[in-house]
Amino acid sequence: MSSNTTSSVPSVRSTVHGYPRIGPRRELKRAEEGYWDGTVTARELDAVAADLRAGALDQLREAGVDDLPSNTFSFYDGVLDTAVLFDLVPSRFTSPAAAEDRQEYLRRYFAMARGEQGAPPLEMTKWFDTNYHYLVPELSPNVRPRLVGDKPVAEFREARAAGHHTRPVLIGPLTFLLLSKAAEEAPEGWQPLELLDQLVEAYTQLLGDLAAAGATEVQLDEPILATDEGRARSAELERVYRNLGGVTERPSMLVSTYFGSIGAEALRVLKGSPVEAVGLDLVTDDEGVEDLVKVSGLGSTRLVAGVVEGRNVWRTDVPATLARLGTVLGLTDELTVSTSCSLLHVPIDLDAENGLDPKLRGALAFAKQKAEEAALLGRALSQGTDAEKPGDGAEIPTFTDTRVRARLEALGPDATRRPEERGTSGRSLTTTTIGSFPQTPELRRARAAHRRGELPTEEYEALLRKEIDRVIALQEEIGLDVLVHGEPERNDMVQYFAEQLEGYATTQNGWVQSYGSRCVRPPILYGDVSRPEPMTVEWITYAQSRTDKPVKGMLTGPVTMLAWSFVRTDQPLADTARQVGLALRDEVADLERAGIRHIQVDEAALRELLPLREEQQQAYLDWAVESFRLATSGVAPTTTIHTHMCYSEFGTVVDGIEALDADVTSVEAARSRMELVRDLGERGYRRSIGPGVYDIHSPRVPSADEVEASLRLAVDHVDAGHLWVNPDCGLKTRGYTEVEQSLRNMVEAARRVRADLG
Ligand SMILES: CN1c2c(nc(N)[nH]c2=O)NC[C@@H]1CNc1ccc(C(=O)N[C@@H](CCC(=O)N[C@@H](CCC(=O)N[C@@H](CCC(=O)O)C(=O)O)C(=O)O)C(=O)O)cc1
Ligand SMILES: N[C@@H](CCS)C(=O)O
Ligand SMILES: [Zn+2]
Repeated sequence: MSSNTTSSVPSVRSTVHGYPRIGPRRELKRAEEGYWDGTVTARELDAVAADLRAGALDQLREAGVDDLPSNTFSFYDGVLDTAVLFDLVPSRFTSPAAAEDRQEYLRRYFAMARGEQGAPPLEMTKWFDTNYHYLVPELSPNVRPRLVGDKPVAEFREARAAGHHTRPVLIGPLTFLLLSKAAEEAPEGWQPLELLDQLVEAYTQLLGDLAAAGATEVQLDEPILATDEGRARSAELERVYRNLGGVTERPSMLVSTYFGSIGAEALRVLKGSPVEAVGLDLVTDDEGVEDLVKVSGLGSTRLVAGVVEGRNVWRTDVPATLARLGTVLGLTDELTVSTSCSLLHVPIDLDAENGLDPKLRGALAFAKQKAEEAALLGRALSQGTDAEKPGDGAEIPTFTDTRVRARLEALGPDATRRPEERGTSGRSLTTTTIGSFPQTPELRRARAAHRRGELPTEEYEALLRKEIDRVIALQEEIGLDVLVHGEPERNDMVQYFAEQLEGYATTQNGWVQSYGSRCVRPPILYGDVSRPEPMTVEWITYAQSRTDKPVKGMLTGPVTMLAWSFVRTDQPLADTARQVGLALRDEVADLERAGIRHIQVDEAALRELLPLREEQQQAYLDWAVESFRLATSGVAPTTTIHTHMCYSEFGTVVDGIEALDADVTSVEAARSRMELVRDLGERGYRRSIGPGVYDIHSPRVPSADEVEASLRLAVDHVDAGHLWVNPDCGLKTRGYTEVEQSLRNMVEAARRVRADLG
């Protein structure tokens, strides 16, 4: 971009929507887990948290970002923090705000996130279409939103004491309520949105407190506006921001939206409201700029342009983005350059990675580098200088494999079709598990030692075989029907495969928060994908050699391999999914050739990757289904294909589940009271279903009676010959003691119900 174009712009600022909170070395995880097991004190935990907040602000300042966000830290999750802040605490917990000391405050806070004796935790679900989980507030007419905490104010003050004047980030009232659910005690038909006016009242008080503390700008995140549900709420949107705008002493308001465009109607509402700035995601889809044109620009409302991709790891094409921003400049009087969403979804620092191929590395940017990009773009626009940076303008390299492309082209339509008639298990209420058994600290330690070269491969593998022996023996003793090897060799169900596939790179330290203290290292899918050699056959056949019962092979499906990775953007996702499907097809064939008769291809993320807007959903389901079928349709009719999906809310993907044409589908149902089973039963679903009969996300051991009750509910809807019995997800995060007892109760419950069937 020439300096002429930009010199007329008085001031362009830079910011980011949010920053990772886990710490460069997952300090938060270690401190929290230590706190939970009693080795770290509340004071020590608070000190770690304060250091992390300070470190994040220092990094942003060093990156050259003009406007720094605060209140982006959380001990567990920002939605939970908002519920606690406004005293929206279900009656089975005691409000943290009323705690007499810090220790007690933290105990109550973590009880809501993780549960405690007699009080199951808040439900956890995916944050829009990301792999981050938030806690779902439970609301009813019995709660009254009122400001009872001061976290945003305290973190603003803390930052100021360190010399940073920050912009506190809050979840907006509309998003908060539309993401909440009605508590069980709420009357039929009651909706959380009925609390809107009361909640806005509480927000007005918070805005006043922030202003009194010296805050001059506040960010209210309203990503719900990128969904169909949010887009239908213009009237409420108008009311919320008119009311908040009426507060006399308040900071200026930035309403920030992300994960897609919000449509011209919402934009018009925001433009006409007292809101001083609007944040738009100009990366996820192309409609944002069109919407701006439709509303004839934002005029005096500042545009916070999300042009640096916040949830993928590719570096920004600076010249192309400057050109794009040049167009946007005509549509607003004041501009801030930002990320498309919070940087929570990417690893912190590319400089902490040393094992990456330099060619790939040059194409990447993590959170710190993305902050630098936002700052650079802001400076380039406001100073009118050409942005000079090594590699700028250079193409992101492509990695093409002509063999993969030729193989895909040669496939005929039969490659995604299985014969209608299949073998059946021949048993009612067949019992199984989802795949993983507990990942013990010994296993993790051994894997870490092996990775560092301190434990020879032979010894590491001997340990894995010992673990498989233990898992097989335990399952036989408990009396399960279809066994698993327990996945002890896997660090993660996506990363493990990515490490073995061509076209994928993995990181040493690229951690991203998944929920609470749990993190994942999403691999980077940068090129054409293929499988140089078998990935799981050795472990599965070893497990099969230890038992006469069938052992299920265990793979991660194409959609999940994409959803939980950072994926190339130079071709449609559908094409990338087909390549992964083909690689998995080879693995499935090898497993079958090795005598494995049950093969599970997990599609845990099928629902998660569903586009937020209905108009894009069918196209997604088409390619998702096709890639799964490509992976699984090469087998004999006598081989049983399983799939597994976690998380409820399957309503929108039920057609997709059916179209996968798996012989057995296991799903989460324990927390959603078998609703999917009822739906599938009513539709005359022809294949088998394994509704999760207990919730593995909690350490609670279910009694045989309660599992039996769930199973009786299920047999009312589905023929028992088509019903499988399993927990609702893998057991890797649990301990052996609880797993053993839970599985015993599950098998006992199946035996009782089977006996009654005659
Ligand atoms: C099913 N889920 C998954 C999602 N996404 C994935 N990519 N994978 C998933 O399984 N999304 C939805 C859900 C989210 N659920 C979970 C559940 C559990 C975790 C989890 O436990 N994460 C672990 C890290 C897992 C891992 O990568 N382990 C590695 C490395 C272990 C490690 O930290 N080693 C230490 C040394 C260990 C020692 O000395 O004791 C080190 O390297 O410093 C492994 O096992 O090898 C976590 O710790 O948070 C995530 C999502
Ligand atoms: N097979 C995996 C699926 C988790 S979603 C497991 O059991 O952990
Ligand atoms: Zn699962």
